[in-house]
Amino acid sequence: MLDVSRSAAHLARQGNGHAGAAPFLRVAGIDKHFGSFQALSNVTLDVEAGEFVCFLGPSGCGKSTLLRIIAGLERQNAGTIHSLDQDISDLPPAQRQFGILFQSYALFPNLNVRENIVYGLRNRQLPASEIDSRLHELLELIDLKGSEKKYPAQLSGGQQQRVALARAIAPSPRLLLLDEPLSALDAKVRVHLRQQIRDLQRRLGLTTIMVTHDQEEALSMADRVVAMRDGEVEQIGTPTAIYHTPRSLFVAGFVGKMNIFPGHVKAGRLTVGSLAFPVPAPYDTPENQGDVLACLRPEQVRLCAPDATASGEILPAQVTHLEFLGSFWRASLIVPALGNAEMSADLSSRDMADLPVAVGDHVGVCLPRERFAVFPLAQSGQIREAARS
Ligand SMILES: Nc1ncnc2c1ncn2[C@@H]1O[C@H](COP(=O)(O)OP(=O)(O)OP(=O)(O)O)[C@@H](O)[C@H]1O
Repeated sequence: MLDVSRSAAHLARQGNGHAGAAPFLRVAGIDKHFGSFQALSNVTLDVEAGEFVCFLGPSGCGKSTLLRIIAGLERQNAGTIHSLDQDISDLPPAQRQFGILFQSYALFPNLNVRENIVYGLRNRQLPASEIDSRLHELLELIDLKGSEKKYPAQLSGGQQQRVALARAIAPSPRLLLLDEPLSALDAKVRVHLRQQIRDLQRRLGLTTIMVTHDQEEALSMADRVVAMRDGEVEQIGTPTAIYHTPRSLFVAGFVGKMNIFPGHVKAGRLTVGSLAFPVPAPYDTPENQGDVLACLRPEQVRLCAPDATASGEILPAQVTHLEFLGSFWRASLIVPALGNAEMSADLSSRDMADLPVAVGDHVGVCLPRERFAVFPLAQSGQIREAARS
């Protein structure tokens, strides 16, 4: 087995085994400016051993700068970086022993697959037999056995990126840093490689940080997502927490579509149109008082026959537009009880088979109260910001 696996398992025990033990990586209070431009402000986060963490955010929010600071390729203006108990804030990149993979494959075109992969081992003075066994193990891991004599030009983009990945992990890095490694690839290859990288990372237990601006990539790959905006950390959480309980309207809009209604909170109750119910957790905070924005994802909206509206829980609505999006349908609805606000409902093929709807149909809509996210009215500009990203 590769050293990387042994060391990661060892680190995982160190990182998770003792209560109160230092995390594998602790980034604390990082500031970075380029001239008068503040690229990062007080960025603080922990990464545990064996974790896959994604930095997610729009172009220019500082993801790559933060990754480069962690790698030691860029110097922070303030703040510290610790790995376990060691302060690595001022260590040069080579001494951090981190593997880095960038968007462009950056393979040496004049070296074959074998030479590219073992390039990172050149200073290790390893016996040829050990280099060979490591090479074959890596080729198996990236599913490119038998390709060692090929040159980069003879490989597809996805294969080249897998070779670059093998080259990055060949020297058994303590931490793998991936900067948009999939963005140069076409959509199908990207999805396939996404899974391969994740499988490989899990198998090796290799602590990994990946930068991406693609929310689907981050949500599908990460153990935890660090959502960033304008050089600051907006939220850190599991993909499900980021998606279902976003902490700001920016995060809510960046990771998926939201229906947004004007609402009002008084004495712990949220009023949206003719609906009134207790503010759902975790949004029952002191900031959510008075005028607010009440948000619900389109896939949370349920449609039913119009005669069900008599129950009071279900609101009458009319379908104004219907769009087929392959794996689901998106219906636009007008709901008089919500002040004739237009809203979207995403319907699976099964939903459509159970209750076929057409433009102009009168239907009932059910809005699950516990699924509403609530934000202060002052955040209303963030939805445009997230949509522009
Ligand atoms: N060397 C530099 N000199 C001046 N400004 C820089 C430098 N590097 C980055 N910046 C600026 O800092 C901000 C953050 O850049 P960074 O590359 O970290 O963003 P990002 O979130 O990774 O975006 P992208 O996804 O487009 O790469 C940007 O506004 C960028 O123009």
